[in-house]
Amino acid sequence: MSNKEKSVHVGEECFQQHGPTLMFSNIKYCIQERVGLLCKKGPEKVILKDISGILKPGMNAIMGPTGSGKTSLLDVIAGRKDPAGLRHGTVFVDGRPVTNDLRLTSAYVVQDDVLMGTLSVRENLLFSANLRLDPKNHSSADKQSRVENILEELGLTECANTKIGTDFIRGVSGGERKRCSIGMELITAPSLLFLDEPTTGLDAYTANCIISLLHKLSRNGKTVIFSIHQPRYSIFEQFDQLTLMHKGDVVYAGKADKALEYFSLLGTFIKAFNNPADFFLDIINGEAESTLELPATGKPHETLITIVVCVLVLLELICATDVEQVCQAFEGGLKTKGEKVDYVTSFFYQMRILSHRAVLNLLRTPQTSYAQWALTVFFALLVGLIYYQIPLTLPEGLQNRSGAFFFLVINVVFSNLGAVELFIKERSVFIHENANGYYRTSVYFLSKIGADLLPNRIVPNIFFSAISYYMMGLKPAFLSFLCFTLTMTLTSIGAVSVAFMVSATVNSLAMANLLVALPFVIMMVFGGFLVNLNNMLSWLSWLEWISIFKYGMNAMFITEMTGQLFYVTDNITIQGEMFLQGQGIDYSRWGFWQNQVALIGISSVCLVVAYIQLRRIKRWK
Ligand SMILES: Nc1ncnc2c1ncn2[C@@H]1O[C@H](COP(=O)(O)OP(=O)(O)OP(=O)(O)O)[C@@H](O)[C@H]1O
Repeated sequence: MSNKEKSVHVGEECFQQHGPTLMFSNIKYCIQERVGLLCKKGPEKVILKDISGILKPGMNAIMGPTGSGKTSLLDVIAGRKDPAGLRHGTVFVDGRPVTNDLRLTSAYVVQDDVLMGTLSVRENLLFSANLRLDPKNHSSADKQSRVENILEELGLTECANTKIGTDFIRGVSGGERKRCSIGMELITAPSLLFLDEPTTGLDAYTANCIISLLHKLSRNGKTVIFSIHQPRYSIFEQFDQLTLMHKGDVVYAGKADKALEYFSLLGTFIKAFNNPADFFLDIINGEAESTLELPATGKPHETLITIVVCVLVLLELICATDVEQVCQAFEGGLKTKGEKVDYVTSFFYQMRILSHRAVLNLLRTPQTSYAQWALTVFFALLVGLIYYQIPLTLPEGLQNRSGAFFFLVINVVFSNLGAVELFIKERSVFIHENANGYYRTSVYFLSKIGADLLPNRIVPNIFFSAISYYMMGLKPAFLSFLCFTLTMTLTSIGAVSVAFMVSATVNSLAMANLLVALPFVIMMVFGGFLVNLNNMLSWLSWLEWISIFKYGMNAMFITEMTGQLFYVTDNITIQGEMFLQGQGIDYSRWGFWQNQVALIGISSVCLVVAYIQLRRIKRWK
């Protein structure tokens, strides 16, 4: 019988399977504070002060008042915190030093559930299974059955087909959401489960249900480690190990049911009917009646705790591994920076799963698309009615065509302002999933762009062009219509690419709206149609070369004016080319195509920058 299959008794609790033991030793973590408007580097703030401890199979709670460093400790030992702040310290799992692998093989449930609101509970779990289980070892049927088992285990069967919920869709309850988040992480059958404040925001009953669920998991081969604020007694009594924190220090690390004894030895006694969890926090906050002095760096009993913990760490290490392994372990440590993430699924497989989710998302939140389509039809009819059947007589023939093209380009460019939310709305979901090895950044980027460009930009533009072109009575040749539609579509893609670039760069929608309007206005002013750049602002005339407006309008003029005759009187006509010459527009074949190439160039540069910015988003906490 293997170690895992044995029923192991720890204290009075029956463990069906043993989870791993996690040890951390001498962890010092600092953050660089920023001061002033220019965010100059300020003094370094120590948020974890040389702390050590052992987290054993079972339920391990990290408790402490707000700002005491619970989440920071959890993040450091789970490998989620920026390694730049780690001054020294080591983390071992079953005697082996932690590497980037831990991040991918353990599970971390974040405080704010990051789930796709438009998908049902089952679909979210299946998404996780599809991307995190190796298709070589797990067939579709395997994945399905694992999802069903988890639904059953977490008591989610009844709401399996209910959507998680968005601003537009009423979804599952808070407790069900949390259980779904836990389920997303249990898909890979991790033996280490980290949870950041799993009960925050839940009512007392639901919080108890979540902790009972974690307790059940901890008896089946999972070591559950979580930070928690101020649990009620029925929750507290389910803890096996307790780590109490105060200002970045560990003030108690040991069995939860021995903590009262420990503090009574130090001269603090709990009052009758008081909840031990409240009592500990009162001690830490200095509100309990006691003779106890809490540890601060250098105080005697902190040193004692550290020594005891270090001895325990060494003992556990020596029991678990041989001496050589221990030495290697100490050399390893938490240096995870720069290690490459290996994905279990291929690029194309990820692309299929993500595109499927993006399409589902689009279909299930049609409000934005409806609005986009309604506006498209409205503006097409509006411009068609204002410039209905433009005559070929002068001067109105020229004046109305210039006005119509300017109106069209403005409408096409500014209707893309809404695209700035593309990478902002789902940023937390992307960061969580990408950091947990669900998919590559490139796959996410391409699937999002693809799912947006085709239904929201390209197809509506073709409709817009068809309605407005024939209502305005422009050149009837079908080829001219195709050139016009191509120009409109590429102008739209150019503008939306600028919006995507901004969207991937900033994380606030208000900021993004400001930043995207600015280049659009600059491009409009310096497009060469509103300001004569030869006479005024000539030192800024280079800006016309990056103006989407300039290329869009030039291409439209070339399409419409070449081969067109305008009537001054019934007998006197002027060729459209004369107008183009007057404007300095090259109306040769290449002259037309160079505008399209420039629009494609602007779009490509913006999309490449957007992708780079997406890659640069910090995954660390
Ligand atoms: N990335 C960071 N940048 C700036 N300060 C940070 C950062 N991470 C942690 N801190 C600071 O470190 C201290 C500990 O933070 P941490 O979130 O770990 O505490 P906590 O005990 O989990 O608090 P809470 O219960 O309120 O979540 C706080 O003072 C916090 O402001």
